Amino acid sequence: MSNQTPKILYTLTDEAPALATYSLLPIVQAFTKSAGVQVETRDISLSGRIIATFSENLKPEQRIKDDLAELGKIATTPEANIVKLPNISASVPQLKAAIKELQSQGFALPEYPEEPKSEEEKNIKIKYDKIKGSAVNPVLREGNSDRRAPLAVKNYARQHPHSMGKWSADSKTHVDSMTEGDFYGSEKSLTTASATSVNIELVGEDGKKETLKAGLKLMEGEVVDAATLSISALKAFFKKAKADAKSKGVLFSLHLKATMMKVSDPIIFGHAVKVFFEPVFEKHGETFDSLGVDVNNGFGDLLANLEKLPAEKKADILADIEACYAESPDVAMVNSDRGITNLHVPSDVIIDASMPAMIRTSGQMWNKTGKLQDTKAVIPDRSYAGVYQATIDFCKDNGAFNPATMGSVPNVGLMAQKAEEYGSHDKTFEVPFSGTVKVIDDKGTVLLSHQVEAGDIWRMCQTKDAPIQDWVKLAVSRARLSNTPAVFWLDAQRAHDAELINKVNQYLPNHDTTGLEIHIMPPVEATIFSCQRIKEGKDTISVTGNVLRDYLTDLFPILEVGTSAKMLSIVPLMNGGGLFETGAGGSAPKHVEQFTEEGHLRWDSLGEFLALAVSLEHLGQTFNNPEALLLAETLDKATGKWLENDKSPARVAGKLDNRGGHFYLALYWAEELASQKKDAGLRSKFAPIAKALEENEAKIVEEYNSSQGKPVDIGGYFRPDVSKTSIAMRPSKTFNEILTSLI
Ligand SMILES: NC(=O)C1=CN([C@@H]2O[C@H](COP(=O)(O)OP(=O)(O)OC[C@H]3O[C@@H](n4cnc5c(N)ncnc54)[C@H](OP(=O)(O)O)[C@@H]3O)[C@@H](O)[C@H]2O)C=CC1
Ligand SMILES: O=C(O)CCC(=O)C(=O)O
Ligand SMILES: [Mg+2]
Repeated sequence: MSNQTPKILYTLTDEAPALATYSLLPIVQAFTKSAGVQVETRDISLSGRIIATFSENLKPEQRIKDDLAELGKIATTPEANIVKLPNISASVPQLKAAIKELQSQGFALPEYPEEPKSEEEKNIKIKYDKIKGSAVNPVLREGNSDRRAPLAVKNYARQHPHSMGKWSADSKTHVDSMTEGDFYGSEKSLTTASATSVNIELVGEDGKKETLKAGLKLMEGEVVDAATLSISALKAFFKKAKADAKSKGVLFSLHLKATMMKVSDPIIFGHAVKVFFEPVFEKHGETFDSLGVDVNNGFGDLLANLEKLPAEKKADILADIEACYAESPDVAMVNSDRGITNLHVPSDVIIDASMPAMIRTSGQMWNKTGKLQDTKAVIPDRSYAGVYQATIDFCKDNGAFNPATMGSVPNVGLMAQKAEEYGSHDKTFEVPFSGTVKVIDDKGTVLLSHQVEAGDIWRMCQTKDAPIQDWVKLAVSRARLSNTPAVFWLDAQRAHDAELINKVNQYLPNHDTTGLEIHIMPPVEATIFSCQRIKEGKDTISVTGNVLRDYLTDLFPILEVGTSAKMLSIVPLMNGGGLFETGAGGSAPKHVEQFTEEGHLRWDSLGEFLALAVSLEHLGQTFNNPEALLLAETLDKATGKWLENDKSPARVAGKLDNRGGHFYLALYWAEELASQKKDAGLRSKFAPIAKALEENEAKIVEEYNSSQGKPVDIGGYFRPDVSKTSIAMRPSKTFNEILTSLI
């Protein structure tokens, strides 16, 4: 491998991280090139994926290759070294908006056919549905996840504690979940004794049969589980939750993951909207049907469709909506100025980020007057909801956590090869008629079965054995390396978890665990155990499945360091490569809004700095390349200095933003390279750069800051214009010239 050219593949994504890349990448490429390391880009943005998928519809000069497919293949090779920035996992409204923008830019793309009629439309929908939702991460994640706050980040948070809302024992905030009829209550699970192929069949009460999926291959030792959610129980639950929110005087807020759980959660979202606005649907249901309203895309879809009606009819419906609001509990708002509620767009409130943000803000969310208020957090399924209730209870009993003294909860997450619920969407169905869903193996044995009613959601999840073994190994190695207790968050009462506990007990003895503190605890108990320890300033590794990996790597970082953007997020790929994710959060759409309105980008690229350093280190080790190792070491030191000197972007215009922050990283990195003793060539190359940057510091910062305070046109949201964006993101002529002198 060592005779190949060392290469890092840096992903081009969406929204705020994509904007930040316009400023950061030229710096990275200039620095790495001088040390013989190549950093290439791959476009995995939502717009890029749409263009690549529909290339045959487009003019030759508009076509681009399918970079995601290429990266997916590379991720299974030992040479893989990918820096992955957050990308949009598109809900249908986002997908449609992206298509519309691309069409306006001259791309002859087909519309998204929500209700396909012809074969051609069906095929188009299948292609778009592959782009929809979380379609990037599961392809690249050929390894398990290691997410933690590096010591320098933790120390920074201790010295500069972020604001943390107070908690009082009389807060009315709580989590509300179903008590029966949910996935948790219906889950069945088994581990396959040998490789097989299964069919998923629905058999009606009258013997009618429909094959939901045929020929699904299972490997030996796979944990397979199936569960169903009763829609009648769900609707009854929403109705009760709504009435309860009203009587308790708290906000009604719904927390789902409609992007990653792209089949089940939009359906659940749609039912919530229909139950909340029940009188409106009773009266106008037929009109909505004729307009093609689909509230699985949120209440916003209904409002948008009203535009098609004559003014009088529209006013009539709007009046009924107002009347419904008047007699309902207040709904948590996403944007109270614009009247956007928590029920408007399923991708606006995503549980991993939305629940911690609420907990950090005293358990409160915004009401329609823009004031904070206690909340009923509606999380229908019980599988993981208890973690949030336990955290809320802990804050009520103990007051808010103190970022200056609290410990840390790093995570080792089982996610390789589409593990668990997050890989289930191709095996999730809205049941077309009542009957029994059966999973039948190639010998005709019924492995799992559930009674279902029309409209219920049924899903099956897979977890392969090799990823489980790798996960146990990673947990032990993290516990050893950091000398920290590790807790497997598994509930023996839950069918799937019981299978995993067997595996954990089987594979732990393969490793030297002497002297390590390793526990297995159900999630609620593990939450209390970990919260108690972080309060005392102690660290505890959470070793979890895929969903809790996602939830906890926002929850604890947001409480500990203010945002999950500051996480080190490594995916040691199972075939030896490395996937380095930047931060543990998303693509921050609010930041783009601020940038285009005020010319200030508050995106914090710390996650990118951390990911790049470990990527360079991995490359240095894999290719035995001392220059890359030196780049990694000096970048790490520069990042430490960047934190110490507090060069994170400010939240308001006129002060240092993302771009100015990148200048400081370049300055400190150049200084480290100019003063190191290991490589004289690099020392002499970077000495004049460091000097020029030092001498021009005031001028450069002034050039950056004075570019702010006015609207910026970047020629597109999902596919901004490259040259306009590059000019907007690189406004310091002095800095650009110094950088050019390096190349
Ligand atoms: N790995 C991935 O690719 C992921 C992608 N996503 C996608 O991202 C989009 C938005 O998701 P959402 O749930 O709103 O979550 P985000 O993490 O994007 O945003 C939540 C908030 O976190 C803060 N934040 C996040 N990252 C940074 C950063 N680097 N610097 C400063 N602040 C930051 C911002 O808060 P503020 O500035 O107000 O303090 C932001 O508004 C969706 O399309 C979703 O599918 C979501 C999670 C992971
Ligand atoms: O892929 C996605 O949609 C979100 C991923 C995510 O939230 C995470 O990994 O933390
Ligand atoms: Mg997440």
